[in-house]
Amino acid sequence: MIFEFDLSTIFVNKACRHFTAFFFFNLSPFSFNGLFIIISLPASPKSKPATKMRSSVLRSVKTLAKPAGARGYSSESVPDRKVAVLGAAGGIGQPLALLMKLNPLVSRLALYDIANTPGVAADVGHINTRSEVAGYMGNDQLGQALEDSDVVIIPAGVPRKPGMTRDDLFNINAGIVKDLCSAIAKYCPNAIVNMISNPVNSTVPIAAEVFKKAGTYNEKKLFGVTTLDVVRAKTFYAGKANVNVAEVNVPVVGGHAGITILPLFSQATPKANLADEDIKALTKRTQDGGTEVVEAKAGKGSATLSMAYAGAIFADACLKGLNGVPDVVECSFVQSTVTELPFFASKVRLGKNGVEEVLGLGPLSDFEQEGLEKLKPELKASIEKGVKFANA
Ligand SMILES: NC(=O)C1=CN([C@@H]2O[C@H](COP(=O)(O)OP(=O)(O)OC[C@H]3O[C@@H](n4cnc5c(N)ncnc54)[C@H](O)[C@@H]3O)[C@@H](O)[C@H]2O)C=CC1
Ligand SMILES: O=C([O-])CC(=O)C(=O)O
Repeated sequence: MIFEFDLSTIFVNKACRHFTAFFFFNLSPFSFNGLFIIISLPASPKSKPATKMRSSVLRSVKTLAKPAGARGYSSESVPDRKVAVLGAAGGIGQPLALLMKLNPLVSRLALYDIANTPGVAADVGHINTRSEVAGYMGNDQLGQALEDSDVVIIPAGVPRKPGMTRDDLFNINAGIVKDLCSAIAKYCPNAIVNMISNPVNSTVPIAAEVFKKAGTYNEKKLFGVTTLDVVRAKTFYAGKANVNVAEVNVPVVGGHAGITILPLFSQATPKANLADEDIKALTKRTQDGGTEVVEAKAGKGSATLSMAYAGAIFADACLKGLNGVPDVVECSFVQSTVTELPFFASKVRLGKNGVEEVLGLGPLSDFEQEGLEKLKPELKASIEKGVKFANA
């Protein structure tokens, strides 16, 4: 459970006449994951100082057991950060709003949509966590929603139905993204933008062109959210390799549609000697993960809950980077020189300015090298389609 404190064990170690406390924090997905502290102190029942120390430790345990916000120091020690969600009343937007409300790094949460945001904002706003929540509805309120934002997350637009490709969403979503990005350029030109709306392979280049035209483009602050591909690759790999999913890491590179999604299982950790056939099947399942959900939902949309989770993980990484947390690395579709394509998803180090470093691909297997060459023409065409649309 998010932000839940699990006090694993407190016991008196009689043999050593020491009072020992073990703490295990599991604050994932936003905070510590697996911090283990051991405190050991004299436990003689007759010693007054020891009794005092014991009650003081227990007091600290009780305090630490509360979420950061309730401990009262989060707003002083964590910088104020405003996050805006555009498309906040949608299938992704609502659970994403919930998860961002639970994130102690957020101090203001702006929920924007063309409809239904007052209800979502009232609902989420009752949750007793740090951020203030405000709902904004309709174009007239878009500027207010965006003003002062540090991070803008965009899950606005139509989702797929069975039989459609992500590119089939282009005609509707390209225009939505273009308009929203024009407003971002006007009202919060320095914000980090997390683009979720599909087709990501085209909507990110559209956003870049809109920002270039407005004179606000900062390639370090524009991200296509591909975290769901990583989330899926981790889940599927853990299942096949029979390893603890919480320990799994798998980079996913390329883009975010079909064969442009290239999981690098040769770099997956913990290592497992999977057969080539298994790697091929895992690759295909990761590439078709979105379609698997679209078909299972049978006309009622695409991935929303897993996407909200993935979007929250990525936004949290951006906020941590902004706040100066070191070594924050996530895969994302960004402006890139990793290949000859102008945009490409790979591991990215996040920092105070957004992208600190776009990391290379690392060693690829023959199968992955082949996949990389195969995806380039499709990804190139999707990027060019976005650029052309934005400049038409
Ligand atoms: N990057 C990724 O990994 C993923 C991307 N997606 C994409 O995310 C998008 C949203 O998906 P869902 O939330 O399921 O769709 P949805 O239809 O449930 O929600 C979309 C929301 O966008 C709003 N909207 C439409 N035009 C708008 C505008 N001009 N300004 C603000 N809001 C606007 C709608 O009112 C609606 O509330 C789709 O394009 C989908 O393909 C979905 C899953 C994964
Ligand atoms: O498949 C879709 O249309 C939505 C999406 O991008 C995903 O689930 O990866």
